[in-house]
Amino acid sequence: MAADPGHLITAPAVRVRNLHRSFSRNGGVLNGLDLDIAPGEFVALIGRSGTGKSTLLRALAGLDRDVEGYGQITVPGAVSVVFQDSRLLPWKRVLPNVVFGLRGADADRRGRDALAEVGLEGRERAWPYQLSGGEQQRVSLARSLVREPQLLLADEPFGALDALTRIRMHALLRKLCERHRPAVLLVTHDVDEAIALADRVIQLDDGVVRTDVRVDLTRRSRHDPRFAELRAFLLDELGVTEEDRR
Ligand SMILES: Nc1ncnc2c1ncn2[C@@H]1O[C@H](COP(=O)(O)OP(=O)(O)OP(=O)(O)O)[C@@H](O)[C@H]1O
Repeated sequence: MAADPGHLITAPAVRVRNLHRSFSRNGGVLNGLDLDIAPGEFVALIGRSGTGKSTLLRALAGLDRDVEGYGQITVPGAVSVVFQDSRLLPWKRVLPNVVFGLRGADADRRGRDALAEVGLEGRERAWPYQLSGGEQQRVSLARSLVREPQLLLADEPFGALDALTRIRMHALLRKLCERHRPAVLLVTHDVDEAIALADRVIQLDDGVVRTDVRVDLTRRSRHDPRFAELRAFLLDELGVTEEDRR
């Protein structure tokens, strides 16, 4: 069948309808959740602890088989996932980790290119234990991007990094996303990180999307006055009091 270009332009990278998920001990974790993410759109997902952010991500990644039959999830393209820990195979060097499972004669070349893109040229033969936490996350990003995903899922990928490394990783992730244009769903606890990176921030509460705001900064900078407004609004939505913020 010939591809319908109109369809390809408008089809979302993710469509979730009426998604439910519960675990026996806790009532419903996801309670009829709806979500669309457009191709190339960067969405940050925030919400109090235990509101189902990771549960949603696992469902979208196809890692939760039991979620089937509880709603509709449509993810038409390839999906890559980045976790808080890099999950590199310790018995493989960096390049084989990046291209693990990849087919094709040019896999190694693509892996090398991906490593160069994340600033790790020359480290192809290093072992994971020889890399810093930030470098390991760079490898993890390279491993994701080399698969050219239409959807990149990231579950607090910078949560274990120090503040300075985080800022560097933010810049790197933005650059990579601008170049490769995957749709992104990034789980984060850090409202500033959400605003600094995303086109849209959604907040999960009671297993549904409670807040959905566009990050309408005129320039992507913490000095944009809109940054502070969005920050105050989102912290309010999360129930963080004025006193807590001091
Ligand atoms: N496999 C599982 N078995 C039983 N309960 C689970 C399972 N996975 C998640 N849960 C429960 O579902 C709820 C939501 O968990 P989830 O990890 O999705 O929350 P979260 O919003 O990502 O939290 P956090 O911000 O703390 O990482 C929690 O109460 C958790 O205990």
